[in-house]
Amino acid sequence: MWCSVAVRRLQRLSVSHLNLSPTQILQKKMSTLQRVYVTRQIPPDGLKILRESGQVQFELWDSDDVPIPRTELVQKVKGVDGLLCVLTEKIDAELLDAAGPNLKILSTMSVGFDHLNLEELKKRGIRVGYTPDVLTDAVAELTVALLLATSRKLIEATHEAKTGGWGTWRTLWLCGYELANSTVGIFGLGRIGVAIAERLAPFKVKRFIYTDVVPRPELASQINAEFVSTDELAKQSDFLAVCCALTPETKEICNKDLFSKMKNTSIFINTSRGGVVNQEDLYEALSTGQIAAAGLDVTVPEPLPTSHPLFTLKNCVILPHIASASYSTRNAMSSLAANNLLLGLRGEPMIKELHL
Ligand SMILES: O=C(O)C(=O)CO
Repeated sequence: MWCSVAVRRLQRLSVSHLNLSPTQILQKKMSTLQRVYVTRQIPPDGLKILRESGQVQFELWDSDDVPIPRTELVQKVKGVDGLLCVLTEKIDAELLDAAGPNLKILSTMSVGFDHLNLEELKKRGIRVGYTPDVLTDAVAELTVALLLATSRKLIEATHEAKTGGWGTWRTLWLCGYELANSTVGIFGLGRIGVAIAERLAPFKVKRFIYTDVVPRPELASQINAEFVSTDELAKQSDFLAVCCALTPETKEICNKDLFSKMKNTSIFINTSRGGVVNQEDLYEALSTGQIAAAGLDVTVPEPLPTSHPLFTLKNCVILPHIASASYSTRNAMSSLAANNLLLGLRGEPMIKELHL
């Protein structure tokens, strides 16, 4: 579906003045528009920006339910000037080769960029836009919801209530762990970690601690958090929230070693990327009572097969990667991705650009 707004504008032009037929005007104009492929039916605000820009002609994989098959994507990107993708598309050397030398701008509708081969993009001089900040509130909000659902056993509790497990009021039935007087650890302190801590502070958390490759004093001072080693984070946290990006350095960094240092009353929460966790080690830690519970919004693979052992555990709450899923945030992400793309194609600085 190539964009029709430019066509309508052309039809309004005075053809006699230009001495060209409407078809000729259209052909002339279309040849000056940059070609873009959009790999998903993104939320309406972003599509509107592209349609009304008068700058690009774009084709779209017109579904949100099924991702574009790889073979189709490889065909569709041929010769495009710009590509707007979501996090399910692997942007690697094969795809960039298929796109060819016209491709100058890649805009991903995500804050995460582990689906992009940055080295290959850099080698080809392709600029990259992404969507940080606009999703911080939604992700922090969902992280708090997941933390509470996990620590206070909400999913198990509603299941019990619905299926006849609700007998008399019992003194220790479905007891969990509370935030008041707790130590909350943040693994990877960035905008999202700060936003989570800001939301948790009113629950009377006693102390915030964090670890990262280096101390982040400016961010830490906003939430009065103390920098500690990874070992200390594991040992001291009552709630450990993973907020780091997935990189070669953080791949499966939450593993047996980390879980073995955590308290058996601790709650592990991950809303970053599934790849930072060794899921077999997590299963072991949860099933043996090494840690109390885990709440995951992200897994490997996604979707996690329904037969996965983690689904058998009462003390593991699994969500289908919905941290940024609010209407306003997803629209803001699609607008930012569209604007990044258009600015990049005009040779201007993007609103949010990954500097490679
Ligand atoms: O933007 C991202 O990276 C996501 O994971 C979607 O919220």
